Amino acid sequence: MNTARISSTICSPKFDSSNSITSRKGSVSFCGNSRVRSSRAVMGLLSTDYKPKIVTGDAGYVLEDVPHLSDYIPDLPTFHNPLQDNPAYSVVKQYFVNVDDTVAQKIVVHKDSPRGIHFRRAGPRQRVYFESDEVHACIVTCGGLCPGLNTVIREIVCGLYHMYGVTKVLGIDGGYKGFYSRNTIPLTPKVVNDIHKRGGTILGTSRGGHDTSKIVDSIQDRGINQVYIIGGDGTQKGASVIFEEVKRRGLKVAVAGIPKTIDNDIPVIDRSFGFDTAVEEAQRAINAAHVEAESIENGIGVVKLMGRYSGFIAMYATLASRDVDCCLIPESPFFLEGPSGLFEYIEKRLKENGHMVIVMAEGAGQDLLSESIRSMDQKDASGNKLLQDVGLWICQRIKDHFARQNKMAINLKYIDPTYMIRAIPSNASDNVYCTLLAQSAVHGAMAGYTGFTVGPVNGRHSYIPFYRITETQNQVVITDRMWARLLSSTNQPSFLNPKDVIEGKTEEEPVTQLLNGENCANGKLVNNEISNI
Ligand SMILES: Nc1ncnc2c1ncn2[C@@H]1O[C@H](COP(=O)(O)OP(=O)(O)O)[C@@H](O)[C@H]1O
Ligand SMILES: O=P(O)(O)OC[C@H]1O[C@](O)(COP(=O)(O)O)[C@@H](O)[C@@H]1O
Ligand SMILES: [Mg+2]
Repeated sequence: MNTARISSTICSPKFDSSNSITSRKGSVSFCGNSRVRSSRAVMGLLSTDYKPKIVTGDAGYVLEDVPHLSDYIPDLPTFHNPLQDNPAYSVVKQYFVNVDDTVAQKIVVHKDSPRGIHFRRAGPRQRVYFESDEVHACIVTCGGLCPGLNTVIREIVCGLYHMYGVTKVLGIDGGYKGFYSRNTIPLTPKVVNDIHKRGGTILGTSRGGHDTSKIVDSIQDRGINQVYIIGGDGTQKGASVIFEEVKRRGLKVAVAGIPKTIDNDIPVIDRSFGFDTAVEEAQRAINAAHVEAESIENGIGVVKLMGRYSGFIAMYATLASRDVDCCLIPESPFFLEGPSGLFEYIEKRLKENGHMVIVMAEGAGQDLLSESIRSMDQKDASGNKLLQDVGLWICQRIKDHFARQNKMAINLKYIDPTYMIRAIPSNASDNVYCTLLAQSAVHGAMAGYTGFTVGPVNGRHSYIPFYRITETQNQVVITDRMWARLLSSTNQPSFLNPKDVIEGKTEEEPVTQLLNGENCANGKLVNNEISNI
């Protein structure tokens, strides 16, 4: 860190022995989307004494740093990184990450724009805070399945073993509740050798059952000092409170999160592992729907894909396929009846082309469903809202419509590959990505960082504070160019009321993401890589 250039105007940073910087509660602000919590609410997720480590520098530079064990444990000894003696790495020039390296969240800039938010760059450090034989690590997987979970597990075990000589690694059986209700699973490179070829997670997973004190008791009782937590937004919230309890008890335990979500709804990072695999697998279902639809008069193929609140899988699967005539996602409301509605469009497509394919995310049109099926407000064990089956519902509505109107005989085929796209092993690209995530997490924990999630930000792996990952969910921005690309590839109606579009238009130059603030376009969230190209 270039100490001379750090300004103390906002956060009064002070340096500690690890070259990291602590500060008073920083003035972090977030943009106003309904799924974005305010900074105060974000703090509500955290204990009242949580202090984000914000460092400011020249020209609007802001580092949102991650916690370090030395923040709350004084005089921790450091050790020579064993990688320096590793024959595989000793020939690599500049293998170690410079302690000052940070990664910019915003890479599209104007000449006078502030440098903006940065995250600490991931990677191996020259000095580590654990000796190899001191480390007792554990790995847990939580939430829904995702291709690549086994690869991440494998690469944490092998990374610890081969890079740092760590031999004590435990698997926690069945998610968070496994910490206090199940036996552990010893993990060695031999045990995990070919698990990346299998779908699912060899450790098992679960929803619910996050009992912070029981989990931290178990960590303490077992003498665990590195905890690798693989999971989605709910899991990372759980990891955040585990980190805080560990810190409150003053334990030398590094807590590292690896973000997992098939829906690609985790913010800040470029994309989540398994997403690429899921989009690829979805092609098989879309192809089948297309073959069925085009083989019969007035054939309609409907495919339902995952996506509780975010339609990334449906959007990317549609864009990749080119056989899709209509893609419905949670972010883009639609309606069935009347001019420019879905039924009118189906009729038009069938008349023009004789068949059509509809792809929908499971979270699309839930408002329409609950209007017609007034019922349950059920939740899963983690508190996530249980969705009603929009695929079955829409198929029935389409059939009823055409039967009632007696317009044309249709042949509708419904394909629901929901679980098939997430229960498969990860593809080659996701496998490499999972390896980098796992190794970055291992390097971070060994270097004494804690309370972080690892992930690529504009292509560079970074350590991101938990609150940045849990404060919001990534969603498709329907005013963004990616959604426009989709609309122009399917030719579907936008389902926007023309009156709203006209009223929404102004003579003024539209405010760009760049000018409007971090990660925020016209008050809507944007995904760094995925939606904003
Ligand atoms: N706010 C929270 N605080 C603590 N633990 C949580 C929180 N939300 C979810 N969890 C725990 O995280 C785990 C996974 O959460 P879930 O929402 O099911 O999946 P995902 O992590 O994939 O989003 C569950 O064991 C759940 O109890
Ligand atoms: O049936 P399950 O296992 O609860 O999973 C269904 C949900 O899991 C998801 O795939 C992803 O959710 P998570 O990222 O929270 O695990 C959703 O798209 C889907 O609604
Ligand atoms: Mg989730």
